[in-house]
Amino acid sequence: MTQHHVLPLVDISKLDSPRLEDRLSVARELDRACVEAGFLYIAGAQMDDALFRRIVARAQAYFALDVDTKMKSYIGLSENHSGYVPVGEEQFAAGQRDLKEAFDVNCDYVRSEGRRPLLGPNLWPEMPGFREDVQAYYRHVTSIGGQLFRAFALALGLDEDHFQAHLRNPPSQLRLIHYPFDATAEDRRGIGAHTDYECFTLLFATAPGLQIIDRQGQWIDVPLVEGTMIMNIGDMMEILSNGRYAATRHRVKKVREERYSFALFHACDYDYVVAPVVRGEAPRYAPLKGGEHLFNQTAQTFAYLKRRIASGELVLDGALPLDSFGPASSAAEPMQPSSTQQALSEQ
Ligand SMILES: O=C(O)CCC(=O)C(=O)O
Ligand SMILES: [Fe+2]
Repeated sequence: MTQHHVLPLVDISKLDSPRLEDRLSVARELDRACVEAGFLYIAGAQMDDALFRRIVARAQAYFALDVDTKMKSYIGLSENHSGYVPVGEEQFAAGQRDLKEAFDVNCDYVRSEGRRPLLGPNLWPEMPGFREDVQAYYRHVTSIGGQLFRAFALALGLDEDHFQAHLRNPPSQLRLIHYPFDATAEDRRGIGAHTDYECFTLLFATAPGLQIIDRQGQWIDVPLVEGTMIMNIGDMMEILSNGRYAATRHRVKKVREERYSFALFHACDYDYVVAPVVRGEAPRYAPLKGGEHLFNQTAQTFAYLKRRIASGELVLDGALPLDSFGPASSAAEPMQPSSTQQALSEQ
């Protein structure tokens, strides 16, 4: 049964069931929640609480290092867009500085053939145990994501394993995010409004702060619900579903408590052409190569990539504006910064 909090809650335990009827029942609930909100809570026996606790401890220890040490694994030094993201590196709107630092982990692709901008070896800090635990979390949440891809295939009327052939080395990224404590920062932004670029995101957070724009164009708080992850639709699933599911805009409001969050963005393989897969409907979206979309959007928000574009070292092909996806009501996000945001960006 779908339970209703601020968002629908779907229990995905039965995606593990050998009975197709059980898996279909979850797929139907997932479909309803994604049509209704594009954001939902998921609960399930699959989730390994011990791993969740370990990743929090690892993130706390990592972000407590001094900036010079963290900058040794600066994301701009990596081959695959992985590593440390200092405060201010990522900007969703000109002049607006997010109050967060992150550690990004990408698909650890060590082979040399078939390299793409986001596929290469990960950059890791020298911290015993960090890499092992972060990789364990990555594998764990990726396996839950694999079950969800199957559920989406069922929900969209496709063969259950429709996406599996396109999930070999996807540039799915895990972000460990730290929103530092600042007692005076109640109304400051933690992260600017955006949609996620991939198919869907699975997020685990240690404190509230996430806000989403609802279908009426209002920003609403998403409280934490014990034992759940938050899931949201990204740009690529909006395309795949031909707009049935919309990529919902969200942002993080700075709360007084220190906050850690762990977002795993589930993509298909870099070269997979993302196009509407729903049968019997005229396509409402132009196809795009998933990895290119991801890289193009990333390059528009990361300072080190913007510098390469400015110097002519990097040339983007077919990049869409950052606000290309989401329901029409997301236009309610002010294009001009609100007075609070203006004040923040001037600080
Ligand atoms: O920290 C959060 O709750 C959300 C982070 C997020 O939206 C993102 O990194 O795309
Ligand atoms: Fe996001």
